[in-house]
Amino acid sequence: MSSSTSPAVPKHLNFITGNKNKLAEVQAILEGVIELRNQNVDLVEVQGTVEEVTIDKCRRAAEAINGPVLVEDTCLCFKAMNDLPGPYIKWFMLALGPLQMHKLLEGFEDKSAQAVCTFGYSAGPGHEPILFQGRTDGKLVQSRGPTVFGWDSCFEYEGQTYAEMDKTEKNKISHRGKALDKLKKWLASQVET
Ligand SMILES: O=c1[nH]c(=O)c2ncn([C@@H]3O[C@H](COP(=O)(O)OP(=O)(O)OP(=O)(O)O)[C@@H](O)[C@H]3O)c2[nH]1
Ligand SMILES: [Mg+2]
Repeated sequence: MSSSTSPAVPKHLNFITGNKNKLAEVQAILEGVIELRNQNVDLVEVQGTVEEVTIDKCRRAAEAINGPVLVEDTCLCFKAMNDLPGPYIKWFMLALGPLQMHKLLEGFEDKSAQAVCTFGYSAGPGHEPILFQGRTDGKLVQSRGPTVFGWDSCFEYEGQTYAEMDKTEKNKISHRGKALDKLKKWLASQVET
């Protein structure tokens, strides 16, 4: 889901996020690819589809720092709930925490969940954001492993929760890793042309 409407070739990426765990993963995945800088700006997040949320977040970030930005929004979608909580997972995390999250699907047989990561890059205010999305299918389980990062301990992929995997392993198959693969390809194509 990327287009090439932006004219600028970034020399570094200014990742606007207040989430230290996200930042650490993005840094690890983009190590040696492009310089990553970070600013923590508290951005308003609107309601809508993940694409709408990310596009709006990206526009607000570009306005806030008056320059090129990278933002990211993460969703956790439950099939039994027609993809909710989706972009609103943060509020469920804050209310329930990782130890109670599995209770959300207690009344449902279908525990399937999809982690969705959408990056938005804008060359600056007025430049349309370009999106890069990655999705990983798994299921919602009772918390297993360290509860360091969000819902990592209750999202199971092929028998292991994200929290039980080592970071390199998670980054290879994760929603974030897949989205950043697309971003890396786009960056490479920008340099070549
Ligand atoms: O277990 C997890 N593994 C992940 O890989 C992951 N990525 C994000 N999250 C959590 O899901 C919500 C997304 O909300 P979100 O995208 O708006 O993030 P945020 O508000 O924390 O940061 P940002 O918006 O400043 O970038 C927040 O609760 C994040 O902690 C994750 N949890
Ligand atoms: Mg947020």
